[in-house]
Amino acid sequence: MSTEVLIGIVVGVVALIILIGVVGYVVNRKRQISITDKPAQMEPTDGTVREVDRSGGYKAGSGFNFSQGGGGSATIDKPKPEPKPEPEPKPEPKPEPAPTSDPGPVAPTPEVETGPDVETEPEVETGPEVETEPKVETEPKVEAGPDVETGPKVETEPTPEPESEPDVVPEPAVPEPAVEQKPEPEPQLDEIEPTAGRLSRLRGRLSRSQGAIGASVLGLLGAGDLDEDSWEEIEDTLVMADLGTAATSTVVERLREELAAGKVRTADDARAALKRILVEQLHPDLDRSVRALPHANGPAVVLVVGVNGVGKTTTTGKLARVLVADGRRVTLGAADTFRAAAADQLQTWGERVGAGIVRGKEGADPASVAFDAVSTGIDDGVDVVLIDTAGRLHTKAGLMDELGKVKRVVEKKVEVDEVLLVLDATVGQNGLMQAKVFGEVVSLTGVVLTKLDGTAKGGIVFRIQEELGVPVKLVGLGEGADDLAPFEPEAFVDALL
Ligand SMILES: Nc1nc2c(ncn2[C@@H]2O[C@H](COP(=O)(O)OP(=O)(O)OP(=O)(O)O)[C@@H](O)[C@H]2O)c(=O)[nH]1
Repeated sequence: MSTEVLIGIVVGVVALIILIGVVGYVVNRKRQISITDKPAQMEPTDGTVREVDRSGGYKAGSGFNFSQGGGGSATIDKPKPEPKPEPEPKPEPKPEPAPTSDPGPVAPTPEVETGPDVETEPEVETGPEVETEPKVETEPKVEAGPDVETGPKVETEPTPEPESEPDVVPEPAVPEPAVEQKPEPEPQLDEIEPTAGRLSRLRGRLSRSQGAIGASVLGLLGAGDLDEDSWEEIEDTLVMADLGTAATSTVVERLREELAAGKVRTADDARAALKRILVEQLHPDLDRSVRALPHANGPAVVLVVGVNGVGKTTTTGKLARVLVADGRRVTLGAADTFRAAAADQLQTWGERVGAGIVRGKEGADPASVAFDAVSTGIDDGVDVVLIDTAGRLHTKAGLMDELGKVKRVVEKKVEVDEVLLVLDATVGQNGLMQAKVFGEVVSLTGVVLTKLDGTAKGGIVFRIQEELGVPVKLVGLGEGADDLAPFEPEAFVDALL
């Protein structure tokens, strides 16, 4: 009995082992088949999905995610990611973590953020070749920043600091000390000159342009009957003053009409006609208000951009003064981290009027400094945050991309109300080239034309507006702290004539 039972048990166990082995083999095979089947099912779905399959590999993953981020224009892109859930089982095991663990989890973030990015990217396409690469790099950083609020690179900086453990407190170390210095300089606050009527008060600063445009043209017009040589001379004068050919032709044509109609008989008539025509050319109806008033839920943000040495920092400081004089609380963001002196310079401007400043370490990521400045401005409840950016060659795609990043990062936090391009009036045609390139990277809302006091080419104002369609909002008329004036077409033309 017991032997038979024992034999029966042994046989049963052996049979069971064989059965398990067979089942295991079959299951294992099925697994292998199912893996190959999934891609096979994905492929037929549509061409795009094929790429999803490849995303198991390095290229497809970044490619697929890229097209989603780049084409962020909403609904069309969102349906694409939905098929992802199917392949998910694959990525989970290993594929995704291996190449880039970020893309997986970060994927949803870019989708939301891509909205703004998409708009800027096409614009930035100016330097198609290399640009795509920097974008890939910047976007992940940007995305990580705002979420955790550590910002793009600020993250990395704060991290090492705590590691050094003991001493100084980590992150806010950079911005806060600067802001804390407010109390001391307060007693030395400057007295700011009245902001009203500045352009009229500073009209003398336009004397060089006045001589080149007003005096010359009026002299010719007042000479009586004008022959073709005289008209040509008027034309040359206006072109020399940088009005540009289009504005010059219009002005000369209109003057001819007025004279032919017998409307100009005296020197005063000539002056009045010229003034009227020039003012028309300056599009007096354009909105030239600087969007620097706070919103219900936060400060206004003004970004100041331009190439090296045009007067960005000076203009930012001058603008802060004007705002403070208008009763506004201002925070300055020293996002020019390439030149330490620029941050010092801006800090001095701030201290003179009691404006706080947020600055980063030299060489820090400008976008993170800008982001911190806006965050601080919000926390402090200020009315406006003015961000001074580093001068950059408009011909350097990488630097320009970085500027685009500054704007995008700030926009994670709050809307950028104004992007002011600072142009040096003395550089003429090159200024227009700069403006066009900057406009492609960060859509400009206004131009500040500096150093008009040092040039006879004030006619550049006409040309900038004509060719860019962006209004000149402010003009720099000297190195003095209050030598910034709002641009008013009538007062400007008055100063020229
Ligand atoms: N005459 C005159 N000089 C000006 C005006 N605005 C700025 N400047 C001078 O231009 C020089 C450069 O000014 P910054 O403000 O340092 O120029 P920036 O664009 O910030 O320069 P980077 O930081 O190197 O990019 C300074 O000497 C200013 O005093 C102006 O309207 N008229």
